[in-house]
Amino acid sequence: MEKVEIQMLKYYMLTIRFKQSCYFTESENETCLSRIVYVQGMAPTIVSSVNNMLERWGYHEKKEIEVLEEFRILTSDIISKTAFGSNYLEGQKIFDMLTKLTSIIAANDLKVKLPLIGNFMKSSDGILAEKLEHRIRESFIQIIERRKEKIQTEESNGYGSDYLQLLVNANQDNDENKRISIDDMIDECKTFYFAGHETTMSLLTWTMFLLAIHTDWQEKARKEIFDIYGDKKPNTEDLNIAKMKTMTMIISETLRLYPPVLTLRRTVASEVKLGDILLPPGIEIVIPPLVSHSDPHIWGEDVHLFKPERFSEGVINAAKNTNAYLPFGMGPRICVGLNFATIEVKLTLSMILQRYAFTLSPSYVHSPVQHMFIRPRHGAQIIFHKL
Ligand code: HEM
Repeated sequence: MEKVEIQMLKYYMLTIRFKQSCYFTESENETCLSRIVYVQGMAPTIVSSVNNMLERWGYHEKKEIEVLEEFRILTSDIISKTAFGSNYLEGQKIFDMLTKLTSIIAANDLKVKLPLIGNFMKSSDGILAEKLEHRIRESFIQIIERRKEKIQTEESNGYGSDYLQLLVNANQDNDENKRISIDDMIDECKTFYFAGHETTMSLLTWTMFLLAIHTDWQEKARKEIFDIYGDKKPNTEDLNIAKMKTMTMIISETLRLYPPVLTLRRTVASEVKLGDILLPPGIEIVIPPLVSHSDPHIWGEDVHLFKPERFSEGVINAAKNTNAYLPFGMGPRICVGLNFATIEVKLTLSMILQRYAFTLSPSYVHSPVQHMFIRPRHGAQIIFHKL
């Protein structure tokens, strides 16, 4: 098991040693497939999926759209296509099952299981979760087997570097030490889906919500996008992401106010003193990013306001303590999809801004809720005005 030194945020700025509840060692991290998040090759998929969404929206003069649901479809489409390439329709079925499983896990996250009795008496949710797990596993095995058969019967595999292909290659690696098992493959697929879909959907939704209210920032972002792409689709060969300074500030501020992941978890590896508290090895620590993201001692008295300009000199200069900003976690287990997610969000917003101005609908009710990830309970109703 790896031991990771991370700095604890908040008041006790101690360095403590955490053991991660993950089965990869430090060296395995480099080969862990979840770490291979190929962005450049995925850009055309992202642009084409966003384009499909916008085609669906049409070019109406004034139209109200509930964007949470739209972004749910979009992000699942993108993850399914990038993960399963030509098999994405099958990926989509698995995806629906994983979404149901996520809802069950979210609803039961804090429920206490009775010792002993809990092992014998399963709740209806528990039984459904087990069935879903089983069906997900079976479906993954079918997809993997079919892909393997195709590779054997066709001269060239033609699947490029979709995620499934990377997994199949690793499963068939000649080097036994690098080879991964079918169970590892299934876990990898689940993590990729689970970690990569609702988080991005949440970020997209909250950014749209904030830009719909702060139309001055919406204008600034639109100007930047027209300066970069004109009215053309983003050039997938050269995304020019580095030029999106305003967009980066807006996304950073959205992630500060509405971090999709509300808790980071670490297991204490060896006894450590944290302020006045002595932590024994083995216990789990929950770190809530929202607490440090909304601390006026760290961000100033305007901490609750949407002020993207606080990130104008980068994350390092935005807060009194950089470790207080944790939307993607920190340390060696920091989110591996960070680049993928931010590029996906930037491309999606760019293409929306090129076509529409938007404002918040009067039907919107503000009620952020934690459903695994933070999202608006009643969706986000936005009114779009064709440019
Ligand atoms: C806005 C979007 C996203 C946010 C806010 C986010 C946030 C996070 C956070 C907070 C963690 C935990 C890090 C820690 O414990 O220190 C994490 C882990 C992870 N994320 Fe993301 N994530 C996002 C998108 C994605 C995407 C698109 C993917 C994949 C395509 C992805 C894949 C992963 C994986 C595989 C892990 C586990 C890493 C490990 O345990 O080593 N994430 N993410």
